[in-house]
Amino acid sequence: MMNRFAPLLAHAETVKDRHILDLFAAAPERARDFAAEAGPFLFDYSKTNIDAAGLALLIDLAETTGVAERRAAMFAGAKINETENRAVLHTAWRSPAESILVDGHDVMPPLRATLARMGAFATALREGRYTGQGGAITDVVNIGIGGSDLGPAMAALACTAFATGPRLHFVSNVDGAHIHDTLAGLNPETTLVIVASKTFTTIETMTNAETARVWMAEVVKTPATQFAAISSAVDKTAAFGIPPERVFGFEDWVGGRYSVWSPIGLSLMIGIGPEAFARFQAGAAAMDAHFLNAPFSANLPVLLALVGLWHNQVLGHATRAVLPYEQRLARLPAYLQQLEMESNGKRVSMDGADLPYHSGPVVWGEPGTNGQHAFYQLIHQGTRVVPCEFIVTARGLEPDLEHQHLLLVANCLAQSEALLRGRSLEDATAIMRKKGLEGAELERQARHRVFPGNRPSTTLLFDQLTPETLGGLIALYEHRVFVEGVILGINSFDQWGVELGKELALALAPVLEGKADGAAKDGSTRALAERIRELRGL
Ligand SMILES: O=P(O)(O)OC[C@H]1O[C@H](O)[C@H](O)[C@@H](O)[C@@H]1O
Repeated sequence: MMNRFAPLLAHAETVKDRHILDLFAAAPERARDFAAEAGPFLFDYSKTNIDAAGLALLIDLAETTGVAERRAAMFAGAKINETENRAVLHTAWRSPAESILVDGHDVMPPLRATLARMGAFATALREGRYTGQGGAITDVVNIGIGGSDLGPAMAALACTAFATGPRLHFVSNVDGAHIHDTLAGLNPETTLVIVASKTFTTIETMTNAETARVWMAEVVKTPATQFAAISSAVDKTAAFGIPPERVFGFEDWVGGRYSVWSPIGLSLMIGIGPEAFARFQAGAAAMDAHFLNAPFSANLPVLLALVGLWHNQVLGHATRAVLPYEQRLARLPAYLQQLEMESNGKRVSMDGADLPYHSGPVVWGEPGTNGQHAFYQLIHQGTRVVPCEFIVTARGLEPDLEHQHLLLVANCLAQSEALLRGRSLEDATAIMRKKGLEGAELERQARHRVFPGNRPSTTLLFDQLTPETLGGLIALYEHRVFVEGVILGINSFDQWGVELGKELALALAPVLEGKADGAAKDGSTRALAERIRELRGL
């Protein structure tokens, strides 16, 4: 397979040592030219080493690798998830389209019916008409993992200021501590449990659901009435004992990590209400329209993808820090870890050939300003370059605390400025000289205070974090991952890499119980299993 990044790699060789600040000096309009807008979002990528020639090569890459064709195919319901022979239509769940055909069938009427049923259920529950044994539902526990947890959990936290319904809780880990600690504070008589699993076979979720059922059954006479299920395997939900009127189904053409728009978002809908949920979907639909219609040079998902590829595949920076200056986006990095790393963490191209370049980067991050007091040291002065994606809102949602939000925003801008500008040895020396140092000690101390600068970052700015802007933000990242995947030539919509560990875990449980022989295991696994058996008194 040809390395499609070859022209960019050659270009990068000629520019990689220059200072980004020089690009600003040479082109006073750079901040305007290397930025783009979509609805409420402004994406500034001027603090990168991309110049006009580099951008042209990047856009050329998007054009020659078939991004536009693949995009049209995705939205039209073609089976672009080729290793699972599935369409990729999470966009249908937020689409204003009258009809979308998959295998000749219009998927929109049943989808609209399910959304209406979700809305009716959420409203009845919020208004206290759908009750538990002890009266109105006060708490909703969503049991799910991966895409059946991260989306609604991240979005529920992000929409805290819009929460008008029962309290939401999320249990994901098979570690009994998670469900124990969550249920400990709840009254089973006024709790609704949502079992969220696309496949309804995921061991963590089924185990936690069973634990919740036992907990509920101790007090509630008909526990099934306080359970709802979300799945694309509705036959399995019936076997679990959840009646069809509280089962919300979706088709397998919605990937788990893309499913927050589908019934997997039910907990969020209960928390913020169907109208706010519709605004969340509308924000995403607006981003879909932008992604479909804007030219590549002004297309936010395309530009985010191109900047990502520039940093990872072209310049060789292996990680990407996502740094939201917005405390309620605290779970966004975790959400994006699944979205980006499960989608684009692949090693072969669509046709099965080894990739001649790296696939997706390691994505990580924490909200600012917290991260500043933890890991930014490495970002500023470490030996590796970490491209940073700052996400920041101009205004908070607490009118009395706007002075704090202003400080937050100032910190965000200060960080990207510091990364860009750095501090020279001369400046550091002058500072230390003022403190009275001289000679060899002056130089030694000054060197510790040098910031190399010339470190790339992007800033995504919008006004406020609302259900609409959250929807747009998530859709932006979904499409960015899609574009990166198309350019890399991989399938972003399967996740075979999670299977092996699941199989081995199932085989190891009986070994740990002493019911099966672990002789065939490697020495380390066998020794650890033996020690665990000892510690557990088995
Ligand atoms: O929704 P479920 O079928 O329970 O799947 C939950 C999660 O588990 C899997 O292992 C996948 O890696 C994820 O993509 C998925 O979101």
